Amino acid sequence: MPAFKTIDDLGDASGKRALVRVDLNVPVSDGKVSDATRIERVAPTIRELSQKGAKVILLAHFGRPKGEAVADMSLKPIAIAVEEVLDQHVAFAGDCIGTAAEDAIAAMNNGDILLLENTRFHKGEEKNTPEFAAALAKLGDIYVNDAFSAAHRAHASTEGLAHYLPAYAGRTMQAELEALEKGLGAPKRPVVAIVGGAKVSTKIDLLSNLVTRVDALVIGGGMANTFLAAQGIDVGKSLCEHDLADTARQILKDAEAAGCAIVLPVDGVVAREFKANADNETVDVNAIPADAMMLDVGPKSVEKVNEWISKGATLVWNGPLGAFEIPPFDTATVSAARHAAECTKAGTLTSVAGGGDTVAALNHAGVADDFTYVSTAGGAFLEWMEGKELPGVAVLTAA
Ligand SMILES: Nc1ncnc2c1ncn2[C@@H]1O[C@H](COP(=O)(O)OP(=O)(O)O)[C@@H](O)[C@H]1O
Ligand SMILES: O=C(OP(=O)(O)O)[C@H](O)COP(=O)(O)O
Repeated sequence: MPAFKTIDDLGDASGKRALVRVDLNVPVSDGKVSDATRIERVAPTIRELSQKGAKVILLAHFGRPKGEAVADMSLKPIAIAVEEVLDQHVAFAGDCIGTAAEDAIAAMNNGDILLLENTRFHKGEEKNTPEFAAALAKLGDIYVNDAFSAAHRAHASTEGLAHYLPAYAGRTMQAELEALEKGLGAPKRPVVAIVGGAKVSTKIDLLSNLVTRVDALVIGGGMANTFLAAQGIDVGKSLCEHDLADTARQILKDAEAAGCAIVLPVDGVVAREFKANADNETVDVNAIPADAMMLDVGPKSVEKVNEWISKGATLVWNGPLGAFEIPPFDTATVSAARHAAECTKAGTLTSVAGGGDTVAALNHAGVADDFTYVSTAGGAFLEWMEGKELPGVAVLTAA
């Protein structure tokens, strides 16, 4: 476990302005939060600081607005969901720096909670510029990082701030690291990893290291389409990052060299529209129609995935196998999740899964409580698994 200061080291927090980095990058459907797990996980830190009389100022990102204020990536609707989870009023400020933030903070009483607008609306956040970090730091007396799931990003609010203010780990940051160490510190082999989802470009690079640490890598979701395309398969209009073909081919070579089995889909469920109950058909991956998208892996592929889950002693999973939010494209993810839950309950598998959407998928399958551990983190958890230093954790350790 890294040695860092925690809320226990805060001393008297009464009246202190606490800048608390949380991960509110939660799944949203029709403008409403569809899975509040990430909010529930940071609630203890927020409550504890509020009860200690701190002015709790929440910093968070939502989506990838690339340094511009984008209306549908505002955190304003999320403030309502945070309020519901906490059962306590949460004020909102329309900017995370400058007058809007300063005025809202000036109006706070001890114990109040305020959420500031999306930090990624400013270019300085992802670039981690000293100017932006200083503009944030000006708003607080102390910095608490409870966003383990964003700790793989060296951004101003996840890393830079710790250079300006006394820095502490929040309760979830502590708990995640403890739980991952306990579940995966010395994983029992064979270790099977499942990586799916949509964030192909930000996750593909870590696969080359992951294949040296696991015995089998099951690839699903948009990630699988990218690997299939790299092998010359026509994936039609599927979510696919064609420019990553060379990277994908290199990972396949790295896996072979490391003796890691790669499990790619052999069939898929395709549709022409990305919507619930869209007309769909199951096809071999070599027969994906040019005008269709593969939105889920097919039944033969799920059978293979479940065989690997049965063979595994440890399972690490980030990223759903398909577009699980829209039935029937949730079928493979639900089947694999339920099978992993059964193996865990039978005592043959240690199962650790993480990621904003992966947690939502496990909840959708009704099995989140049956996994050994469910992390709020996806990319951060995989990087931790690789043995990489997470900038958001390292800076707390240094502090
Ligand atoms: N074949 C697919 N086509 C399009 N989207 C997909 C596909 N498979 C998975 N997805 C999408 O991937 C998203 C989750 O990916 P990601 O953000 O990487 O996972 P996590 O949040 O768990 O880390 C979901 O919204 C899901 O709909
Ligand atoms: O949702 C997140 O990560 P995840 O999809 O890996 O679980 C985090 O909020 C990080 O978001 P980012 O991948 O846009 O930096």
